[in-house]
Amino acid sequence: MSNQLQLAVHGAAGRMGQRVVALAAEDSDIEIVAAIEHSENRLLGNDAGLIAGISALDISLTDAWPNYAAVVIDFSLPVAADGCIANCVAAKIPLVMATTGLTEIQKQSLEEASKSIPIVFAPSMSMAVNLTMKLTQQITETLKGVPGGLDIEILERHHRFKADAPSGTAIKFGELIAEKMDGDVKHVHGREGETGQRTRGEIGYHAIRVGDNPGEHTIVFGMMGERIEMNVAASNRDCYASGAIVAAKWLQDKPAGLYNMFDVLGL
Ligand SMILES: NC(=O)C1=CN([C@@H]2O[C@H](COP(=O)(O)OP(=O)(O)OC[C@H]3O[C@@H](n4cnc5c(N)ncnc54)[C@H](OP(=O)(O)O)[C@@H]3O)[C@@H](O)[C@H]2O)C=CC1
Ligand SMILES: O=C(O)C1=N[C@H](C(=O)O)C[C@H](O)C1
Repeated sequence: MSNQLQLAVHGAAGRMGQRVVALAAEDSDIEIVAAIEHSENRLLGNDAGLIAGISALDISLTDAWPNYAAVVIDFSLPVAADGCIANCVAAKIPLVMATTGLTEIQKQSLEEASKSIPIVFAPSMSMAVNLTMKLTQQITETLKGVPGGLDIEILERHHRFKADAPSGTAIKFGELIAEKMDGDVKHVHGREGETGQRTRGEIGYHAIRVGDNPGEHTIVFGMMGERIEMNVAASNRDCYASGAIVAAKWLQDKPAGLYNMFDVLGL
C-alpha cells in the first residue's frame, strides 16, 4: 500500500488546474488519481499531463468523480462549486476549495459540508499573500487612530480572462482590515461622478484587468503627509498551486471542519 497522497484535481484543464497537475506530478509524496472537468470540456479523454504541458501521466481528463481520492483540489468556477462540494461530501473526500466568486449560499453550503468533511477554503493559497494579510491587519491596528485620519484603498490587478471582480483576495483583505477598524465600515467599489469627499470608515476597491497578470494586490494606507503601500505580486501561478498542494497535505489527517490558509500556514 502506497503512502503517497492520492490527489484529485477539479478544473484540471484550467490555468490553475494545469499548474497543480504539473507540480503534483513532480512531487514524490503525491499520486494524481483523477483529473476532473465538466462534461462539455473539449479536452475530455486527453492525458492530464500532456494538457499541463508535461509528459504523459496516464491519467485521462474525465467528467467522472472518483470515490477513492484522499483530497480534492478545486480550481474551477462558481458554477461548478455545488457539484464539487456534493461529490466530496458523498465520497467523504477532504476538499481544498480555491475557487473565488462563490455566492453567500455556496459559502453556507461549504460550511454545512465542513460538518462532515475537512475543508480548506481560501481566496489565495499564496504564502506571501496570506502573510501580507496579517501585516495589513497590524498596520491598520497601529494607524487607525493617527491624527488626520487613515484612508485605506485596495487595488487589485489581474489578467484579462478573470471572471470575477473584485478578486476574492481583495474582498478578504477588506474583511480582515475591517475587523481591525473602529465603528461601521463601508465597502466602496470604484468611484465615479459627484462622489463628494471621501468619508471616514470607507474601504475602497479598484479592480484592474490587464494582459496576463497572474495576480497583484496593493493596499494603500493614506494619511495626511505620508502613506504606506503594501504590494504583493505573483510572477506566475505556482505560488497558488504549490500553496494548494501544501494545504492538501495538511488537510489529509484533519477532522471535519472549515479551515483557511492561516490555519495551514500557522499564521
Ligand atoms: N485560491 C487561490 O489561490 C486562487 C484562486 N483562483 C481561482 O480559481 C478559479 C480558476 O481560475 P483559473 O484556473 O484561472 O480559471 P480557468 O477558467 O482557466 O479554469 C477553470 C476551469 O474550470 C472548468 N470548468 C468550467 N465549468 C465547469 C464545470 N461546470 N465543472 C467543472 N469544471 C468547470 C473550466 O473548463 P472550460 O475551460 O471548459 O470552461 C476550466 O478548465 C477562479 O475562481 C480563480 O479566481 C485562481 C488562482 C489562485
Ligand atoms: O483568477 C485569478 O487568477 C486569481 N484569483 C484569486 C482571487 O480572486 O483572489 C487569487 C489570485 O489573485 C489569482
